[in-house]
Amino acid sequence: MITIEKQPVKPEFTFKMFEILGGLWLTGCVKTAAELNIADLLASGPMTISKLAEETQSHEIQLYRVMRALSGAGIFEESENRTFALNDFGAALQTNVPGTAKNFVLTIMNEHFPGYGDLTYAVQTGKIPFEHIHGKDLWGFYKEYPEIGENFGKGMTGMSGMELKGIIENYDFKPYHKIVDIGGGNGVMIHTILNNTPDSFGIIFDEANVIEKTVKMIPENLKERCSVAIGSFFDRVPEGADLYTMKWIIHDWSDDECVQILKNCYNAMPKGAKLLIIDAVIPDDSLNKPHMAKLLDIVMLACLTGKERTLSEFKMIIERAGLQFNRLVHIGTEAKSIIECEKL
Ligand SMILES: C[S@@+](CC[C@H](N)C(=O)[O-])C[C@H]1O[C@@H](n2cnc3c(N)ncnc32)[C@H](O)[C@@H]1O
Repeated sequence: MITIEKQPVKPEFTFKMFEILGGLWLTGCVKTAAELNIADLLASGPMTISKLAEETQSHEIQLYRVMRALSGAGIFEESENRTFALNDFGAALQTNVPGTAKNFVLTIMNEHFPGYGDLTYAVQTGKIPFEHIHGKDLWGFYKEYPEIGENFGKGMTGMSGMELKGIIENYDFKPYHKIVDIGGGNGVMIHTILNNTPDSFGIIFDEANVIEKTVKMIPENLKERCSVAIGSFFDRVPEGADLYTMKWIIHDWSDDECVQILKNCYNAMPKGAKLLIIDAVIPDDSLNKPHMAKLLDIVMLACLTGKERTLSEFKMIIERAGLQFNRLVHIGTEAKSIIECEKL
């Protein structure tokens, strides 16, 4: 018989566990604020809780409890007479503003959410909780439910707000004439790049269900220099560009799938063309330290075949596809870095 020596539990660590669960409860409140468009309502000025309840057709006392929890965490601000105001943190939940987190919150808290309660399934079977729960893979799910897919696309566009400035400030796109953004979604990154490189042309490449929205979102001033292309990066990608970008693509896929995508890039690239993988990188020296990439990896574990990688893991798939790793460029956020590769 095995005798297990149990360690005493220190109360402060029981409390730390309680605090971690608090993150979940708070996220539930963030979801409600997003669903009820609280940030949009407060954008026109502070509101009493009774007015907010009337506007959202809610139960005043219950809504107050949610708003109190949120303002306690710095999201919105409560003044003495149960009046709430928008602040910078709460403003990140507004609808249809650049950089909004609202749609991504709804993605994580709706279709992704049950997967986070089913991680043991992933761990014990090596399979994907999202598929266990929904009966199909994530991309197939978004094709079957276009409205949910559209919200996911807006979520990606909004979250790009975290890094676009860092990408533009830390990488010189001016030398490139033709730029293809592979899996470019609604195109916000290519729009930003083109607005900073007056002589470049851009192509947003993605699947048909996404591109039908993307094409309508090309800003008037870029219509001459920005176009779209439809296809799967498992078949081919547009040929002949001098720069290819892939933001939040490689982390969605297993090593073998990534090598297939990267080989298709290799085949489309002229000699000397560059490819930028823009993804989170788990630092080698982060043992026992928190890092956003380690948490984002749990999204991959719950929903996709992919994973977050260390730089050596990226180098391995890059080399397997025949490309050369050039350099790692930090852009000022843990959520992303630029890995520059080249076809020699
Ligand atoms: C995580 S999103 C990233 C979108 C965008 N690059 C960004 O950073 O906001 C992944 C993108 O890959 C696209 N995608 C998925 N499978 C694809 C495929 N087989 N071929 C082309 N694009 C694909 C999705 O439609 C989606 O736009």
